[in-house]
Order: sequence, then structure tokens, then C-alpha cells
Amino acid sequence: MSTLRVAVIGAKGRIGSEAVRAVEAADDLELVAALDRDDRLDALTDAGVQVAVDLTHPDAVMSNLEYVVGQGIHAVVGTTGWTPERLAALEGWLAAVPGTGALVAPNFSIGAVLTMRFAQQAARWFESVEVIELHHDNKADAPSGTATRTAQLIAAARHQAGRAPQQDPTTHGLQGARGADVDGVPVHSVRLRGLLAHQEVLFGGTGETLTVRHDSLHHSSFMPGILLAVRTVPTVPGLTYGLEHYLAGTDGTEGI
Ligand SMILES: NC(=O)C1=CN([C@@H]2O[C@H](COP(=O)(O)OP(=O)(O)OC[C@H]3O[C@@H](n4cnc5c(N)ncnc54)[C@H](O)[C@@H]3O)[C@@H](O)[C@H]2O)C=CC1
Ligand SMILES: O=C(O)C1=N[C@H](C(=O)O)C[C@H](O)C1
Repeated sequence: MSTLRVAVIGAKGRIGSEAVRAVEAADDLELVAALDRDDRLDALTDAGVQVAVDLTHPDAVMSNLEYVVGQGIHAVVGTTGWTPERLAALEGWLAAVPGTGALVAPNFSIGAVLTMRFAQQAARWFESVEVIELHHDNKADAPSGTATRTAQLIAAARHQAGRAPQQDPTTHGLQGARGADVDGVPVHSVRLRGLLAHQEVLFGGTGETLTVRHDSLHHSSFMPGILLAVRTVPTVPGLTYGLEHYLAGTDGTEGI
């Protein structure tokens, strides 16, 4: 059986070190490069890498991907900090090297992907919605990539259903008390030692509320999604945004 030659960039980090172990443990994958800060990206081409997994930092990911994609190496990206402009830049790099694929996944855990889907489904039925994301105390970015994507999906579903934008009733208060505004959805970020990655989506209607909650309790929660992505990305040229697009049909069903 031929193995897929894989690199992890950000290999010494919290999720990167877990990804190194997961790739090493997979019979059909071979970890041929494990890079961290100050390592030369040339090591990827020297090692004949076919798929590179980026788990670094929003400040580092774009230059890493420009190199990776430019070399025709497929990319699996968990690093956060994505904006429409960044996605467009990545699409441009991919277009210049036809046949190369990249998956950008705000979250690799199946429960988080389902949370986003459930939130999207519920969005049109409720007047009010707020997102609370809770993470460990070393997280560089806020709101989280998952919360940002969740809010964007909710906002799009509300818009599609013809729902008016939410009105904020606050007339008195402290700056920031109502969270960040992501496409009209308030997103609140908690940073707390002891936590890993958690999210609640709170919906409110007349006389009722609905809460969709997900908890990642260990970095192992992201590994099945990362391994699936590594195996799939060589077969899907161009940019894919969201692991849900790779989940469709993997178990013989229509997917998420
Ligand atoms: N999509 C998902 O499911 C998940 C995404 N993440 C994201 O992954 C990223 C990393 O998270 P953590 O592991 O918690 O951070 P971390 O700070 O523990 O690890 C990041 C690693 O990247 C390294 N690094 C920084 N710049 C680099 C560069 N230019 N080249 C190579 N390595 C570089 C650092 O030295 C560090 O070892 C964050 O953006 C986080 O939000 C984290 C967990 C799940
Ligand atoms: O930094 C983290 O830990 C995580 N980052 C991703 C995000 O910002 O959504 C995914 C998950 O929440 C863990």
C-alpha cells in the first residue's frame, strides 16, 4: 500500500503535537516533516510532502500557504483568522496551480460541525440569537474561528428567511458588554484556564429558548476530522471551506 506523505506545520503546538501523533499512528499516512517556528519551508519540498497541515497562528498561515500551494502541495488548514480577503487570496494561489486542493476548516470536530449545522437550521425560527464561545486562556484570537463561522451561517439563514436584523435594546452600559457584532449576531468570548474549546448558541422565541452546546474536552476531538481531511484533500482541487463538505457520503448517507 502506498502511503501519503504528510507534513505538520506548527508541530510543537497544542493541536499540532496531537496531529503529529495522529498522523504517525495512521498506517496509510507517513509523517515526513514536522515544522515549527523558524524552520525553513524548503524542508517540505525536500521531503516530497504531498499534504501539509497548517496549525500555526493567524500571523503565519498566509505566508505558509502561499509557499505550500505554490509548490503544488495540498493544504489542510485549521489555523484561524480567516476573512473574505484571505480566502480570496488563497483561491488565487490555488487557481495558479491547477489540481491543488486546500481545505480551510474552522473546526475539525464532528460535534462542532454539527453545532454549526443545527444552529443554521434553527436560525430562521427564533427572534433572538447570541453565541457564547469559551476557550483556554492562551488562545490568540477572539472571537474563535468557529464562533465567527457559526454567526455568519446564522446571519445568512436569517437573511434568507426574510428575518429582520436583531435590535439591541441597550441604551445604557459599558462598551463591549454586548459582545462582538458578527453580521448582526452578538458573539461573546470567554477565556478561562482549565477550558479547551466550547460553544453555546442561544436562541430565544416567544416563551421558549433553545441552546445548542458543544464541548471539545481534549485535542483528540479534532483528529478524526484532520485525518479525513488529509486523505480527502488530494481528490478535491481548489478551495473548500468547512469540513462538512468532506463529510457528505463518507458513511453512505447524504452527510451533514
Ligand atoms: N480548526 C480546528 O479544529 C482547530 C484550530 N485550532 C487553531 O490552530 C491554531 C493553533 O492553535 P494551538 O495549537 O492552540 O496554538 P499553539 O500556540 O499551541 O501552537 C501553534 C504552534 O505554531 C508554531 N508557529 C507559529 N508560527 C509559525 C510559523 N511561521 N511556522 C511554523 N510554526 C509556527 C508555534 O511555535 C506553536 O508551536 C490556532 O489558530 C487555533 O485557533 C486549534 C484547535 C482546533
Ligand atoms: O484555539 C483553539 O483551541 C481552537 N480554535 C478553533 C477556533 O478558533 O474555532 C477551533 C476550536 O474552537 C479550538
